[in-house]
Amino acid sequence: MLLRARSAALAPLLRTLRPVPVAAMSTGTFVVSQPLNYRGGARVEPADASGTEKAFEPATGRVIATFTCSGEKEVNLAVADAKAAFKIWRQKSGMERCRILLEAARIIRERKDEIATVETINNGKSIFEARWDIDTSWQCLEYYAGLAGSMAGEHIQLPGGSFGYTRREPLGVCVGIGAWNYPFQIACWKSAPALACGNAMVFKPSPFTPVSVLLLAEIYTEAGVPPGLFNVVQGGAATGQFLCQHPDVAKVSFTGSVPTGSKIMETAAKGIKSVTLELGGKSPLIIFSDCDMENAVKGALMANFLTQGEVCCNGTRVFVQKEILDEFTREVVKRTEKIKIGDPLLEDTRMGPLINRPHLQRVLGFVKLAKEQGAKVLCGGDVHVPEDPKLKDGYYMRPCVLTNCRDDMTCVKEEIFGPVMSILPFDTEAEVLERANDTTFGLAAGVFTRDIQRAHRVVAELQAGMCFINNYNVSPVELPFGGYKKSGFGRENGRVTVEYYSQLKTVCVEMGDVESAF
Ligand SMILES: NC(=O)c1ccc[n+]([C@@H]2O[C@H](COP(=O)([O-])OP(=O)(O)OC[C@H]3O[C@@H](n4cnc5c(N)ncnc54)[C@H](O)[C@@H]3O)[C@@H](O)[C@H]2O)c1
Ligand SMILES: NCCCC=O
Repeated sequence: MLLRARSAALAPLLRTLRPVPVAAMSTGTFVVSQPLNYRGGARVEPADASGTEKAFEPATGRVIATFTCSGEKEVNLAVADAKAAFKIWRQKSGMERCRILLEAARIIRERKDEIATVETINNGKSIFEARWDIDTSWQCLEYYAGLAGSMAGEHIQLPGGSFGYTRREPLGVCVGIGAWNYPFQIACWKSAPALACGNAMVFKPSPFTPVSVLLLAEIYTEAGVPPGLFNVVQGGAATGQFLCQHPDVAKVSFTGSVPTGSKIMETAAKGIKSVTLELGGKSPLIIFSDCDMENAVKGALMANFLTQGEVCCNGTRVFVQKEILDEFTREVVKRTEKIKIGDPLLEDTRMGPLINRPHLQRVLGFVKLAKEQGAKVLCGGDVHVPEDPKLKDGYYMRPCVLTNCRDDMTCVKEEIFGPVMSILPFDTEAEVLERANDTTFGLAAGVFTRDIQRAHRVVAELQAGMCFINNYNVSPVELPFGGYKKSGFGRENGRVTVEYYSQLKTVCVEMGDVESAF
């Protein structure tokens, strides 16, 4: 297993197979020296290269890993290994797969702090929040372990004693391609249903966050999955394309941006591969004047500032009914200003650095443009320099609340993927529904109201795959998650996801003689 991070004093640990104690991991010290590809049940250096990448610690701007992006040869080896492991895994009963997934869930739970720490170091989100991510990760494994034993087809009676039945069968080798905002969680949300259904998976994380998925690969091996069943290849677009075009890959499950999703769909179409696309969003959050103000304010912060605002389903267009606009805005600003920004490994930090410098500059650029287009910055929207000198090269900004916004402004139309909330006043339910749906995205939406009839009436009209009533950005793994419109299709989590990782075989059984037309 693991993370051999560390300072020179801990260098010997790098060469052992023991996990580094969490207490020994602090901001500014972690380095990864082991290979970051995983194939055949072990870490390996890739057989060939399509370039090299560096991974950073956003809190300090330090390089924590330099790694080789996998070329076509390595991708072929990973897929071949997965194909071989699939032959073993598909023969196992659902209950056998269940036991192994439960064991993997148990190990993740046991190592939660260590995994969360690695996630925080490589992604920048606060350790407080990273622990939530790891909870939704092991819960996902538990959930699909529970379903594995009950996957079944149907028995259908036909005339004359003949009958038919259906078998739910795995697809084969599935590819998972992940974004950088929830590296470990995304890998679990894809691999747990894939493996539960009897598939193998080759996973490619974002080159910005290559580290934590290795822990998952090692945990699967420790829990008893056959070597090769879950492999990791590292790299960017080129490696991703080798995976998507591979003839032995049956399915691609992708999480990332709309433009990349479109390319992946195009490549997969050439091979008639099934695709799940979990893409971006620009979701509306509607606050009616009869809401519980305290909950609505908390909900708006949850909808905008988790993981530094780098969350696909964020409710960044906050529509507030005019009667409560001033009070709501005042409360939101007051609480936003209190968010503790800084070293993400400290227990009381609630906002860490953004993922990298170019992304920080991009988000700040959105704020600048918003001002030019007439928005007013009520708080934040500028660079934050923490007092701790070791954090001076990190990518911090203060969370931003914008008012005076119009629906045609760039900050209201485009996904910013940073801590920037736009507040938009509205008068009536009909008006706000029209405006909320006026977007090419359709990932999520939220409504705060005490009127339960209105809440259900409004969500029934919202064009979004994931709707929240009187809360926002909670992620129970029992509930399907995914988008409408350009936010993608297919679902993760929930029972329905079994359908995205399996196929149905129909068997028609004749009990009499063949009635021939010839
Ligand atoms: N809907 C969801 O569940 C969800 C979750 C997280 C993030 N996102 C979205 O992800 C985006 C941010 O993530 P990102 O910047 O990593 O996205 P991205 O599209 O740049 O990259 C995502 C992944 O695709 C890979 N990739 C890039 N080009 C590729 C290609 N041509 N073929 C195959 N793979 C390729 C990248 O290396 C990375 O692993 C945002 O738009 C966000 O909303 C969506
Ligand atoms: N917790 C789920 C968030 C996924 C989107 O970025």
